[in-house]
Amino acid sequence: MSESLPAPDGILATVTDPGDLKRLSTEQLTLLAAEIRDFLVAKVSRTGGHLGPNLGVVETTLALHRVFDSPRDRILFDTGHQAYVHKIVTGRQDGFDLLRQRGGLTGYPSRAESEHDFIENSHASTALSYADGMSKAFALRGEDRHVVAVVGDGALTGGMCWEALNNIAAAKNRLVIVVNDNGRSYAPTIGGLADHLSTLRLNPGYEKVLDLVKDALGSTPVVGKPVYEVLHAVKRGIKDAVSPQPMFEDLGIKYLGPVDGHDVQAMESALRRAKGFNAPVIVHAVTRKGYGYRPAEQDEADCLHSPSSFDVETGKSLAAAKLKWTSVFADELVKIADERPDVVGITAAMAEPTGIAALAKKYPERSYDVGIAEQHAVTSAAGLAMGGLHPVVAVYATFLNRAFDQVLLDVAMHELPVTFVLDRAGVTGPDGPSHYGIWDMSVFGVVPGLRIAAPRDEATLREELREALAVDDGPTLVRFPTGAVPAALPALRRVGQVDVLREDERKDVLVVAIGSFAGLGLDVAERLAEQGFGVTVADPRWVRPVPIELTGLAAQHRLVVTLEDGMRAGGVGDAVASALRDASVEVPLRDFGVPAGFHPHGTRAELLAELGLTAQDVARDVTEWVAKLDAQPADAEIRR
Ligand SMILES: Cc1ncc(C[n+]2csc(CCOP(=O)(O)OP(=O)(O)O)c2C)c(N)n1
Ligand SMILES: CC(=O)[C@@H](O)[C@H](O)COP(=O)(O)O
Ligand SMILES: [Mg+2]
Repeated sequence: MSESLPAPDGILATVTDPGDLKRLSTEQLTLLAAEIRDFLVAKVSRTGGHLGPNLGVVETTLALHRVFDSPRDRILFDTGHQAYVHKIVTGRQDGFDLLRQRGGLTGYPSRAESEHDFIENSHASTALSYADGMSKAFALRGEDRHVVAVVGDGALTGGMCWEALNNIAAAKNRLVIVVNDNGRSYAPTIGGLADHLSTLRLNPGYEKVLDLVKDALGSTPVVGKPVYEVLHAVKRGIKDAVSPQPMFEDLGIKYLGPVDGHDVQAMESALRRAKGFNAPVIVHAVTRKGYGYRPAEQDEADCLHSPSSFDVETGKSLAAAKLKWTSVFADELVKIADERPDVVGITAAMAEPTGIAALAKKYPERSYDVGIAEQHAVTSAAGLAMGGLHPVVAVYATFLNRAFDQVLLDVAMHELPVTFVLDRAGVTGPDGPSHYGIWDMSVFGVVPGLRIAAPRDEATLREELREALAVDDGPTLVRFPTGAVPAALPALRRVGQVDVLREDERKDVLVVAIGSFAGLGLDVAERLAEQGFGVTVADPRWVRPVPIELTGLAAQHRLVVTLEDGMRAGGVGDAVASALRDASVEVPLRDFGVPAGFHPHGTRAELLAELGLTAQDVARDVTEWVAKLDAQPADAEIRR
């Protein structure tokens, strides 16, 4: 291909492997970066996905793949939501039409997709720990290969990063850390680290001044000792003069930067220098989230961090506006906060996505963004509660997993009034296995004293949130799924705290429908009724501990079926079965839930169908189960 002119159908079409990047000229790289941006906007505008983060790492990713030899050298992405460019240059351009869709590319690195991919977990702040381990392994095995970790400034607010940095500094292994500093998580990154990075960022002259001095001194091919010492002394002087002492060097990790992360040559130069160090080194890349696409650059909320499909011209979402669970939560939380000055909110760098932003807008002094630091969020909430407040910790369900110990021993053991609000609970879908919110009712169901509510619609979310905030002798947890709230599902009557949604004078089957599966329970009931069964549908509302009234209702029926949008193992179905045994209520029970596993990405509906969690599947299974029970001798041991 001509060095000077792009190929007729562009340069991007000629890039199928990182090696193709190494032959490109500076001009061609500039053209390629523009093509990649056009590609990202065009594709993600149709599929949805992490547009802002990936627009911000185009040049950095190109430089990484020109300097290092992936996959022999390992390039790791923290959180992984900014790995689209990496996928584009490692032979996966064709997969973007089905990005985050069933059978298509995942939105994160995937070992099944490519030998260039390693970390599949989309939870932030893990890459440096992987990198620490890998660099130790390569050192121990005597393997001459590099480990590079790309970490966002937001991810750096996560505690694991600092645990890793401490060990990386101690190990002194060869390791390149690229801090992708765009100054944001969703919103501007908070905290002392963010301030330190912005201080460094505001001294971009450091590298440029250094280059000027080097030019002035003339870079002899072999720098003799005197020249080197002069140059080094000058460099120290420059660093001290133009750039505050980066704390990383105090940690024992070399620091290079700040570097313009949108200048491929500057990044390549810094990365080549970093590659030459036989020790850990940080390359501080200064980038802009959404760079090169004005609607993203100008999006004050989150630089189009993870939009659904959108209009390319305007950046405006094409998704139909629906009332979402998050909006209902946010609205009710502010109403409660109006009445309760002791109620405060905590977010882990996700104020907008969790709804805490609404509280922060009206009561900024009662809203805390702790960064991507869920463990700290929970124990800080314990401190807030010990100080006489009632904190609401709002996170996505999957992210609370990493704070289990804090929930168990810092909050529950102290019987503190903390309310956890888990958004995206249950089967989510496009973000793949590490974003599924299926674990909470099983994992946190074992926490002594923790009460768990699963609302089924807008009214019960508002009601159960208020009930949770009224509890002052222990923690509470309210969980709801992603997306739009369903139509109202009113109760016929309430038995204690259990809502009866449907009933029949013939009491053949009791369907216990948990939270977002209430609608499914009603649909199953209709199908069973068509086959002549008398079906009651009950929503316990508070699912842990199991309401005593549920055992009473069960005792009136021949069979019990439980439905939950959560892991079956150790879930509410198991808890109900245990409660029936404890109450000596010998009624056969069949529990339906999500099988334990790392389930693939796709739409929520697709995955529920694949898991057999549709009205048709459940009704059929129940019918077959009843037939088996009826075929058993009357004295057969009751089976589930
Ligand atoms: C443990 C955890 N908490 C929250 C999130 C949600 N999340 C995904 S990306 C992101 C912001 C990441 O910011 P940064 O690391 O700076 O990357 P950028 O998007 O700026 O490139 C957050 C909070 C997550 N993935 N993992
Ligand atoms: C990478 C990450 O964790 C978030 O950006 C997440 O993908 C957002 O999910 P929602 O799109 O459901 O808000
Ligand atoms: Mg960032």
